[in-house]
Amino acid sequence: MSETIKVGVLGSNGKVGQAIVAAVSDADDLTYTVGVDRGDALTSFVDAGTEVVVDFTHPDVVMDNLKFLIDNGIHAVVGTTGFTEERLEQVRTWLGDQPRSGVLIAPNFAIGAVLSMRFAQQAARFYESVEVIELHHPHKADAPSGTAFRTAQLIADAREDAGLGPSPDATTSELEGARGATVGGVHVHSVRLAGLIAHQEVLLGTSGETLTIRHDSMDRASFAPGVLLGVRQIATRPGLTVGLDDFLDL
Ligand SMILES: NC(=O)C1=CN([C@@H]2O[C@H](COP(=O)(O)OP(=O)(O)OC[C@H]3O[C@@H](n4cnc5c(N)ncnc54)[C@H](OP(=O)(O)O)[C@@H]3O)[C@@H](O)[C@H]2O)C=CC1
Ligand SMILES: O=C(O)C1=N[C@H](C(=O)O)C[C@H](O)C1
Repeated sequence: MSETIKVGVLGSNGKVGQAIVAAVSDADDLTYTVGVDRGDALTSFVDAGTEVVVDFTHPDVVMDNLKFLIDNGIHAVVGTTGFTEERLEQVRTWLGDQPRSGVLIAPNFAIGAVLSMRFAQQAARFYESVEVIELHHPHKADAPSGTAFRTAQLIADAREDAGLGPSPDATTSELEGARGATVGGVHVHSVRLAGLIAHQEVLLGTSGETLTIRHDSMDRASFAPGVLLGVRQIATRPGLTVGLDDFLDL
């Protein structure tokens, strides 16, 4: 019998955590060790011989979780949002020059969401105007979403590389928030609505045409294939990887 990868889940009682526990348990090449949720001891991952931990918890607790995993040489696949550049730098520092473990942090593990970010990045230089609208369930803690934040950053960088200035906008008077938040100068609008899961539109426009790049997660199972891909490859990629693109050879 071949060896399986021993996988634990942080936030195992949560909405996404439950979908990941089910996916790991169903996979023949993975063994589900233990789930840890609020109030449980992180040491149970070590006690169970866990090799890879998947984290879908909360931006307020994910850094402490990562410190523990890195200190204990456990690989981490992280979907929890809230990663600023400062946080990523802290993770790199914890990993050090010769990292024992791999850490993958991705704002979205749905394959279509990863592709749509890439498509938006590619399209950005061709359009005068761009805005991002993300739409989520009303239980979401952070706005804008991690995906929208990263999408806007990628678009802003592509526009800068192409020598494009800000999108045209004649607004001189506005109710606070009416034009959304800005990330790298790109306007991002957040909708919270019962019935939704996770959705995003990137609207691009120029003279006489618009392009809309839309992705919809209608079920949290959509995050599982990307997470399992990360789980299977993370041991071969020591250090920090941000985004699933490299794992998909994009
Ligand atoms: N990258 C991606 O593809 C995706 C990322 N996400 C992100 O994942 C995160 C979780 O989302 P979601 O599942 O919807 O959220 P939930 O609130 O449904 O789940 C989070 C779980 O983590 C638990 N938790 C809180 N604190 C701790 C702790 N210190 N240790 C262990 N568990 C803890 C929560 O417990 P309690 O309820 O008691 O607080 C809850 O059970 C969010 O940041 C979200 O944005 C979501 C979907 C996809
Ligand atoms: O909280 C969610 O639900 C989601 N969070 C991630 C984000 O903030 O981008 C990924 C996905 O949008 C679902």
